[in-house]
Amino acid sequence: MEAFGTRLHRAMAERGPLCVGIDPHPQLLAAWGLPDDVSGLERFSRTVVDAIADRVAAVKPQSAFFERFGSHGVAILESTIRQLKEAGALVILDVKRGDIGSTMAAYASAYLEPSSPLYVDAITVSPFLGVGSLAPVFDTAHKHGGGAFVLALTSNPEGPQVQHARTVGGRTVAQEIIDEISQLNGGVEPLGSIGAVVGATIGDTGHDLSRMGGPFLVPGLGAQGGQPADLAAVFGDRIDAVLPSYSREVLGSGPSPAGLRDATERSLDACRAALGEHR
Ligand SMILES: O=C(O)c1cc(=O)[nH]c(=O)n1[C@@H]1O[C@H](COP(=O)(O)O)[C@@H](O)[C@H]1O
Repeated sequence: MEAFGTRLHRAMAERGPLCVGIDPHPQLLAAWGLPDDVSGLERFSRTVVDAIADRVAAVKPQSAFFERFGSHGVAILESTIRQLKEAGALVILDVKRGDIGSTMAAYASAYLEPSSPLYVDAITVSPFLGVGSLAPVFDTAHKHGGGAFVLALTSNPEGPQVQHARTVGGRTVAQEIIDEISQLNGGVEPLGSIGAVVGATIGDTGHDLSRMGGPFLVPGLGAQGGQPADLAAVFGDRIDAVLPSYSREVLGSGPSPAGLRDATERSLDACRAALGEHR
């Protein structure tokens, strides 16, 4: 399989810089007139896939909302992943996994081995047990053309307490994470396969993102208050590597497929306007 970074770069060029999240919140199921059960989850996911999966670069199912329903919910996640791939969208599974040794290797195999029922193009991972503990994910991604997005500067207000803390070397934890990812990407063109999660809400924190080499998954837009116009201040000359991600902002326009498509187009237009001249 071609490297994830190469495939993402091409998908963003062809379909535009946008990822839509599938986050079937109980509140959204209710707003869509669906029951808060597996049948509601299935209808919700299928509706999103049918409406937009053939027009966006990437879709990011949030595993938690499927796991909520146990094995039946995970079965819906598996079929949603299959449908997304058939529609030509890259699938980034939001699982934020982070563990050590053989356990991390098991997570890598669960999501990034082609034989797994939950095999996806990329996953989100948490580096707070040490970036090095994620090596099984990086190795498996490298072997099979997969990718990973490492949490670095997250969109939530609690993030800076840990991520802005200084290490003994004087750099922030987030900067250490970003610098380690830069080394993993090692100057691969046009885009490395190991990305970072950097929220649209963080403002200009003074972190140096210039050598990252991989893509930035950027949540926090729309429902959390971030705007595409904020991206230039956060990403500077790496704005070409930004993959903006919206969940509720788009999903709140359902259940009508036309509503979902309109919201997707609006979000994409806003991102293109903010990022366009840099692509
Ligand atoms: O890894 C993520 O995707 C993520 C990182 C982060 O810093 N902030 C963040 O909101 N997310 C996820 O992105 C989605 C945001 O959803 P909305 O706020 O509805 O667009 C949720 O699934 C979050 O779990």
